[in-house]
Amino acid sequence: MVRKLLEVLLVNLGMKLADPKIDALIDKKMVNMNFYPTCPNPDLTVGVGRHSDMGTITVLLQDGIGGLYVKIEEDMRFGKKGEWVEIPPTPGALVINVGDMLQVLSNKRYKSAEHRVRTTNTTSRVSIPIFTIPKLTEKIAPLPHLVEKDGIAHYREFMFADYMKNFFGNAHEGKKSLDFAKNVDSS
Ligand SMILES: O=C(O)CCC(=O)C(=O)O
Ligand SMILES: [Fe+2]
Repeated sequence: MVRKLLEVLLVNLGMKLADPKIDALIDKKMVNMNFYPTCPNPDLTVGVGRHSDMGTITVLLQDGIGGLYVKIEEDMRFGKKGEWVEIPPTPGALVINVGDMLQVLSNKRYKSAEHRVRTTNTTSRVSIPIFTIPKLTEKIAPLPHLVEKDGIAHYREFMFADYMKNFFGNAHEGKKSLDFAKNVDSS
């Protein structure tokens, strides 16, 4: 399923289905195991602080408890003010997150999803997101034909292992993780 989704997203960016890069982008799976105990005062606790996932795509099986919020980025062209929206808890549904690598490859056409998790005072919760990540030695950069079209590369080239090291070496603060790859010329 992850391969199908990525193929659609990457072919939509002009990549060829036979491109070996697609295999390199879905090289590995990683999982987190999160346990959110019941908290008497959820407003005073952080479940998972705001962050975006570092890989290409994340799959997260939903339960009926809820607590996952996604940030709608401000975009005044479409009258959208930045706000946090709770993903409605639908048991058995899959939430798919776009990760930082898709934002880089697409030269900002796809936006990685900033999200956070709050606890509840009624039920504890376990979540096990599955992250798909590129090969550690894979060189990641905006796709060259998109850079040509846009006249700017919003991100520099880096090795995925270095991105990952930086991601886990720093406290998460929203989408700051992408600063590691930001091109100095990009706004
Ligand atoms: O618990 C959740 O719903 C999401 C957890 C998460 O965002 C993560 O582990 O990266
Ligand atoms: Fe996450």
